[in-house]
Amino acid sequence: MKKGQIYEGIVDKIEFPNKGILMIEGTKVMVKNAITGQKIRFSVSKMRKGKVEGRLLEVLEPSHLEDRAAKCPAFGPCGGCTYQTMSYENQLKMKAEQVERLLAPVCTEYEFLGIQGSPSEWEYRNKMEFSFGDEYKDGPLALGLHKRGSFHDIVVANQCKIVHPDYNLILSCVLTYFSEKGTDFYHRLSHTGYLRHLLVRRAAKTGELLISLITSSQENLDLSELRDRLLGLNSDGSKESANCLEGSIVGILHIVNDSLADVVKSDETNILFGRDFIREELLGLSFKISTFSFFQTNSLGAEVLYSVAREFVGETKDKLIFDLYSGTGTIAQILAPVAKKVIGVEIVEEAVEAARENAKLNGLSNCEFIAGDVLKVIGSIKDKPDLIVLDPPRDGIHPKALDRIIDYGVERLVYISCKPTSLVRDLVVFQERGYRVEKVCCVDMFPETVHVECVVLMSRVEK
Ligand SMILES: C[S@@+](CC[C@H](N)C(=O)[O-])C[C@H]1O[C@@H](n2cnc3c(N)ncnc32)[C@H](O)[C@@H]1O
Repeated sequence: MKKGQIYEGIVDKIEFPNKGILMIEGTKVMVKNAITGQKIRFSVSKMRKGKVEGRLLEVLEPSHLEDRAAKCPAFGPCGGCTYQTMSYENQLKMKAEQVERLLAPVCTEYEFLGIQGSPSEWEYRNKMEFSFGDEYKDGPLALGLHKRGSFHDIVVANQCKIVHPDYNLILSCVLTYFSEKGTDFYHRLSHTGYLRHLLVRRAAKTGELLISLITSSQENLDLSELRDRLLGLNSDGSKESANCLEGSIVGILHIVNDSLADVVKSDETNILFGRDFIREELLGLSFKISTFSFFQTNSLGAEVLYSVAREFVGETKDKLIFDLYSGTGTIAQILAPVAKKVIGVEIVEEAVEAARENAKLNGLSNCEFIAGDVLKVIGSIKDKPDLIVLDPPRDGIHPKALDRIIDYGVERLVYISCKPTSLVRDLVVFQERGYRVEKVCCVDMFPETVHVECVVLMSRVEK
C-alpha cells in the first residue's frame, strides 16, 4: 500500500468513536465516518508504524444498517451528526457493541446492562454554539456549524434537527439581520472582523431561552435593533405560531471576546435584555444555568444518566459522598437528600458558585462545594468519604489524582464517563489497585452523533 492510492472495500465494523475498519490485502485500514457494511472508496492518507488510515472519498453502496433517509438537509457536509441514516435502534446497538468491545480486553466477569436511549431522539440539545463565517472562501455570511473536517467553512444550520425549532428561528433572525447590515465575521487567521459566535441555551422543562452574541471589540455597533427583532419572535399569542418561538427569551447578552483562540469566552458581558441565566429542572430539582457553566447538554438524557448513577450508588444513608468533577453540582444535589453529606469538587469557580446557589435554591444544607483541581484539593479535605462518584472530563482522570482517589479505599465507586477510551485506560488502574468492575450501563445522551456515556460501578475487593 502507498499513500495516495485508491481502494474499494466493505467496512467490517466501527470502532469508537467513528473509525470504520476494513481489511485490505490483509492490512487493517481505518477510515473515519464509514459505517459497518458500507462499500466505500477511499484514498490512503497516512501510513505510520504499521497503522494505515484512509480518507473516505465515496460511499459506493449503503450499509444494511442505513435503513432510513437523513432528516436534516445539511447531513453529510455538517460536522455535527454522523448516524442520521441509521435507525435509532441500530445506533444504540452499535454504541453498546463499541463499548463492550473496548471493555472486553480489560474487564471480565462484569455485568453489562446494555444501553439506555435518550428519551428524545431529536431536538434534545439544551445548548448550541454556532459559528459565524462563510460556506466557502469569500462567500456570503454564514452562521452554523463547522463543515466536517474543515477549520474554516461553515454550514448554515437553520434546519438542525437535534435542537428545538426555536434555535432555527433565532439563528435565521440573527443571520438575516447581520447579512442585511453587511457586518463582517471574525476571520480566525487574520484576527480581523466582528461576529464570532452565537450561543443559545434552551431549557427543556421550562422553555426559557438565553441568547448570547459573541463578537470581537473591533466595531461598536448598536445592537438594540437586533434585540428588538429577537424579542419580536416571542409569541404574544396573536401571531402565526410557525414564526414565533415556542419557548420564551429570558435574556439576550452581548459578549465581547478578543481571545486569539477559537473559544467562546467573555472579556466583557453586556445584558441587552432580561437576565443572564435560564432555569432548568432535573429530577424534581431546579438549576440556574448561566452562559458558560457546564450543564449536561441533553436535559432529559441527563435524568436517565443520573438515575442510573443513583441506582449504582445504592444505599447512602449516613454516608459521606464525594462528587468529584462536580460541575454545577447536579449529582451532589440529587444524592444529598438521601445522604449524610456530599462534598463536590470542581475546577471552574463560576460552576462552583452556581452549585452553591442551586443547592440553596433547592433547600439542601448538606452539600459543600470546593473550587479547585481534584488532584490538589482531595488531599486537603479532612473528612474521609464512604463513597465516591466521579464524572471527569473527556480525557479521564489525571494519573496522580487517580492514585489519591484509590488511596481513600472506599468500598464503592461510581465512574461516569463521556469517553469510553479514557474510561478503559482508568479502569485498568482501578483493577490493578484492588477494585472490581461490577456493572456497566451505557446511556446515549447524543443521538445521531458518535458520543456515548458510560456509568460504571466498582467495588473494592482487596483491603
Ligand atoms: C463531564 S463534566 C461533569 C459535571 C457534572 N458532574 C455534571 O454532570 O454536570 C466534568 C467537569 O469536570 C471539571 N473539571 C475538569 N478538570 C478538572 C479538575 N482537574 N479538577 C476538578 N474539576 C475538573 C469540568 O470543569 C467539568 O465541570
